[in-house]
Amino acid sequence: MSALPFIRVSNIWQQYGDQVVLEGLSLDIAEGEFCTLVGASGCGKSTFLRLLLGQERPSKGRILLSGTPLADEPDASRGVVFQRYSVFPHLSVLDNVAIGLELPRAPLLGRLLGKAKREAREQAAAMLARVGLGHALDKYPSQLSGGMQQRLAIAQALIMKPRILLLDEPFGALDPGIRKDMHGLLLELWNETRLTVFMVTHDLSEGFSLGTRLLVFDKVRHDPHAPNAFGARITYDIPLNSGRRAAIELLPTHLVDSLQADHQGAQA
Ligand SMILES: Nc1ncnc2c1ncn2[C@@H]1O[C@H](COP(=O)(O)OP(=O)(O)OP(=O)(O)O)[C@@H](O)[C@H]1O
Repeated sequence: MSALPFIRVSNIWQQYGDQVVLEGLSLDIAEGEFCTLVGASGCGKSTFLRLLLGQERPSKGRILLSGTPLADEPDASRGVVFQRYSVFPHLSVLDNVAIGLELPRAPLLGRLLGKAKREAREQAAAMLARVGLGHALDKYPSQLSGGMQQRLAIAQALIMKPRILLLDEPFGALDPGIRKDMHGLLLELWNETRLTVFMVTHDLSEGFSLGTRLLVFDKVRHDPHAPNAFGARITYDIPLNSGRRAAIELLPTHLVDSLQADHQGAQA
């Protein structure tokens, strides 16, 4: 019998009331893959991330992590970064990262004391230096640029040493130059940690250039009399080795055009 994959998504359906959002998603993901997720706005990409995070349970089907059903609640094996509002505004940069180490170890007091506290803060400071925020430990998120806030959010997720990193349009609100810097940082961190990454993006070229695998979400069945009756499926699952990255021409023109129009709409 062959070994189970790191993640197995097995015939997932997700429905809210009478609205089917995802239908019949099945895929196997090896540890260390970097999956980029693209698709029209509202087709269920963030929903899929929430299912992987364990924030929601699918209406049907199941997700196995190393052969075991996903825990009902998010846990430290999965880190998450959103487009905005991932960090705590009332905590300093250092505390934003240190708190992840402190809370689980001191659930009653909420804070560690003495040596344990010093060690947690040293680890947090080292992680912040790694993402380029070593000079900003005492600042508050409102004093940081958008790019710096996303560096902080990434540090906050990585300090917990997750095996899976979920990124929901993490660079969607950033200027192109800053996005490029963030791409470089993310690829460096991924190379160092060999995390399994799932990243939603509206930017098709970002999806092609960062990922090792591009997943396209699309609704293939439509009923004009019942617009909610059908959900999205994964219609393309394209492996992107280094030679095939940026190979947008593999996709049909109408799909590229509609995704790019969506991306431009989102940026306007
Ligand atoms: N908790 C919920 N209850 C009801 N409907 C929901 C819920 N979560 C998502 N939806 C609906 O599911 C659909 C898919 O939403 P989702 O945010 O996953 O799409 P998306 O592809 O990530 O969109 P975008 O690219 O615009 O971020 C939307 O119609 C949304 O309104």
